[in-house]
Amino acid sequence: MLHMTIDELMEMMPWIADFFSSFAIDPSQLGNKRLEELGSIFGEDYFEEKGSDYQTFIDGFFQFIEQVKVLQQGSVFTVESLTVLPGHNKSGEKETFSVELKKGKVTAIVGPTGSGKSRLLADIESLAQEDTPTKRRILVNGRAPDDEERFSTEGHFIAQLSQNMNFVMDLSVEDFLTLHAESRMVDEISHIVQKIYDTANILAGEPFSRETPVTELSGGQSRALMIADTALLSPASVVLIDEIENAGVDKIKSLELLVSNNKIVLISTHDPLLALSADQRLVIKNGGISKLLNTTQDEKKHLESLEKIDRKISHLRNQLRTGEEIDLSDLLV
Ligand SMILES: Nc1ncnc2c1ncn2[C@@H]1O[C@H](COP(=O)(O)OP(=O)(O)OP(=O)(O)O)[C@@H](O)[C@H]1O
Repeated sequence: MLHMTIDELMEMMPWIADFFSSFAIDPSQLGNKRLEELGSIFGEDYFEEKGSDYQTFIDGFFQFIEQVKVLQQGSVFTVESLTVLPGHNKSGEKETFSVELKKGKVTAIVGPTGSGKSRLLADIESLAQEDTPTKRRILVNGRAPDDEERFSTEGHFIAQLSQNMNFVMDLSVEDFLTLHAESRMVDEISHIVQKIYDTANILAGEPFSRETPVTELSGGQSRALMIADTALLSPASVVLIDEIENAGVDKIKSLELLVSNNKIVLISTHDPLLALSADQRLVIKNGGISKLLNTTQDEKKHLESLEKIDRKISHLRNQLRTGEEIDLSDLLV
């Protein structure tokens, strides 16, 4: 690392700027200078003035890196399980059973329009403690979270991809991703920014550039960006997804990307393909959880045919969108 230039080090670990500033050094002025040259560039007097010496500066630099690395690893709080304790449905009747959601499982939430699917996601997102219309309680790893865990935004372990993603900041896609990557103190920022951008463009129907202001992205593009960002940069161990099928993004690729063995994923959906891609499904009726069904082997067996039908429907949708004539003989399964 001593032989690396300040630019190279900053590219890998932009947060080292904080260390330099504690010695009143501006790394952007040092560009192609190597770390090992800083002693001769500033001279011993400079470090003495700061109540230190060059060797202490270098030792401190490496210690700082070590400490940040420990913080980066330690900041990811893992959720092994979430428990939804019974509340009541819209008619005030008590839900009859509690549901435990385990790490590595994908759960679909199904039910008619207006039945309460988004409400359940919102209960989980807010870690409800009988203070929402359903009066449900959510336990994390078997215990009720304290107020700090509920209301602190620092290290929040739940990511929610809601139906409407509205950006309020007027930043370009690139600046938005860079800012997020910096706040996550990740290494190799430009690499991860590129990866998220490329992935979002694969998921979105319409490509967009890195310079596009996030406020100008279409609904589908915004969601594609947030899906890629959540999958590749978020440390969240619980991912809540509200009706991804209406988002104008590649829903199956999105789900594959978001699902990982060490996360709890909940997806509210009306889409049979998404619902059967999950390990289990919660059925919501009149605001209450009425059933928990495991996806059967038989249902899984038919997933492939369902995917074929779905691809054909998507193809038809694209043909319609682009004003082509429709040849329905192509759609016969
Ligand atoms: N148990 C409940 N008690 C009281 N109100 C409830 C309950 N469950 C849901 N609601 C309310 O019912 C309304 C509709 O619920 P919600 O938006 O969650 O439905 P949804 O299933 O997500 O609908 P859609 O499929 O159209 O997105 C909301 O105002 C929600 O707060």
